[in-house]
Amino acid sequence: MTQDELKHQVALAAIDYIKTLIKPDSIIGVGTGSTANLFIDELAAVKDKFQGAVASSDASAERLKGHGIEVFDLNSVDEIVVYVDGADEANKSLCLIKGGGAALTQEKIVAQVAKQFVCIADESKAVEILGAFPLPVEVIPMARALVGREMVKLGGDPVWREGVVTDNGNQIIDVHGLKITNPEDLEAKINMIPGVVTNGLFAHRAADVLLLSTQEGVKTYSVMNTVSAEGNYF
Ligand SMILES: O=C[C@H](O)[C@H](O)[C@H](O)COP(=O)(O)O
Repeated sequence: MTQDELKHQVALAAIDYIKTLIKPDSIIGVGTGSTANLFIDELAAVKDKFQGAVASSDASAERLKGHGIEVFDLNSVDEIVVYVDGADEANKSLCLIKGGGAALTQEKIVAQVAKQFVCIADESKAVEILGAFPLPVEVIPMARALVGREMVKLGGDPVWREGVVTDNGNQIIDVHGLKITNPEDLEAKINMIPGVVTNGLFAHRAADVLLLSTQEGVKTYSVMNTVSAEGNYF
């Protein structure tokens, strides 16, 4: 299977997974990126089984609306039954790096509200140690140089994602060269720097479930059970 086929396979698996959770009045959290897009397209087929969605980006909101799915403002929603989103990397504790598409801040907000966070990814995203994928950090524009210098102190090599403006009007720094052995600690340290909106480590709010698309099918990992019935991928 190609990577696109793997992504499609996991999007379908996510639909099967959420079917057991949703009710006619449910609001679903929907992520951003190429895997999330395939999930949105498949979600259209079951749109009569839930009330609507909260999106983690303008792009996802537009795609949802294009399928006739109602998009709610997060502030008007009491509960999100499940949040489904992709990732750039996932480790066996289901800590993630996200933000390759610059949507990390809104993704983290929606994930925090959701009762359950289901990460959907193809097998190329599973890693022993996070950090081969450059860690995105969303910064207030005037703080970009300051945050860059602080990233160097933390052992990283910051690169400004020039030309990219987030949905929140901010900028992105991609931090290369980090070998992230303690994601919780690094997530907190980076978020303490003035001018950082948030960073792409999802460790304090890791995924609850990882649906990992492999050539042998979709494997299900949860925090309680990183060794799935089908075998240990990590
Ligand atoms: O900002 C973007 C998100 O964190 C994406 O979920 C992440 O980059 C994975 O995207 P894709 O499914 O396209 O690999």
